[in-house]
Amino acid sequence: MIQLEALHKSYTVDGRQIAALQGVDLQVRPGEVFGVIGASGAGKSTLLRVINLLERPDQGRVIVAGQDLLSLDAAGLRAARQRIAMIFQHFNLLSSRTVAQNVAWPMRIAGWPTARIDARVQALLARVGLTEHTHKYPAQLSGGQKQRVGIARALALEPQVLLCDEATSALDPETTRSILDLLAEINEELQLSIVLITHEMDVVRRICDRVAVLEGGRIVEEGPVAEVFLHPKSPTARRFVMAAEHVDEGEQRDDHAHVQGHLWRLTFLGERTYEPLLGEVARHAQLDFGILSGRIDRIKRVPYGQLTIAVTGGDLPAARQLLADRGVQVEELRA
Ligand SMILES: Nc1ncnc2c1ncn2[C@@H]1O[C@H](COP(=O)(O)OP(=O)(O)OP(=O)(O)O)[C@@H](O)[C@H]1O
Repeated sequence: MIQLEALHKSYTVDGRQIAALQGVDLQVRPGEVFGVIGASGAGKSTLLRVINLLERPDQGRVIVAGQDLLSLDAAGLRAARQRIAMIFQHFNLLSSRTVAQNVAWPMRIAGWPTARIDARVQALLARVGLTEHTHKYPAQLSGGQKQRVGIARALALEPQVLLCDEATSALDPETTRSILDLLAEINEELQLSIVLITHEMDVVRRICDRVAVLEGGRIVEEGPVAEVFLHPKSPTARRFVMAAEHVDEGEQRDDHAHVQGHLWRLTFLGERTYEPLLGEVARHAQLDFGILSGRIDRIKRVPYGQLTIAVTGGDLPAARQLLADRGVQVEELRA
């Protein structure tokens, strides 16, 4: 549904070329939530803004819903952009207009009749839970409420794609969760594709199906979120996961240097996460283990657990086999 091919984009600043995208290929499937994560300056905003040609690439192709956007004339591009909505970190609401007028704005521009606009505004505000704030101005709203207005406005023309530009970065953790929940619900209800950019792995973990890690204008890792989050391969992806888990790699290494035995990291995914497996493995293979760190959480709606344990004595191959038989992935951090 979104196909980006061999994208290159540079900016000229004071006569110098700054390469923001250096050959990006990406496909976003219909109905999926796709995250792009990267540090500041990695090229995330540029990549997102290329999808609706707010930024024109120097080279490459941008195909959305089968249409090659770079081949369209002005009228064709205007029509295509109605199907590609966007929400922003700082909401970008019109401060002199009420909530209802902000949401009505794209429909007015598109020339809808007033009665149709009014009905749609009401429905959209009800959907995002803002009916009682219909006649307020943006300055009278909280950050989370402002983003709900942004979402209602973005949905006005029934887009097929929703681009989210650091949409929760200005919000506190609880509000972030409620906005991400709303986006996930909307994704399911409307089956639109969502592309979001963020510098937080937690945002990716909560709502994305797949993720690409961007660094220096290139994708350095890409895959299903469970794969990238639980088994990051690139140093950049590892750094983002560690930051999300509040783990300091150096401190962890020091801690592990003090324990005896083999170090294993076990990854449980799905309902298996809650099974009382470790005791059984210890009895079966006659080994002892100590838990060094662990976390149980969810990737989108799927529970996962990751445990780092120190293992001593016993029949280690038998233990590994039993864990593998039960679908638990074992990585040996130290033999
Ligand atoms: N309009 C512009 N003019 C000149 N340089 C730009 C412009 N926009 C982006 N850049 C440069 O291009 C590179 C990529 O920027 P971009 O904003 O896409 O990264 P980002 O990953 O979104 O960063 P951030 O998270 O800080 O927003 C950076 O080096 C940036 O300075």
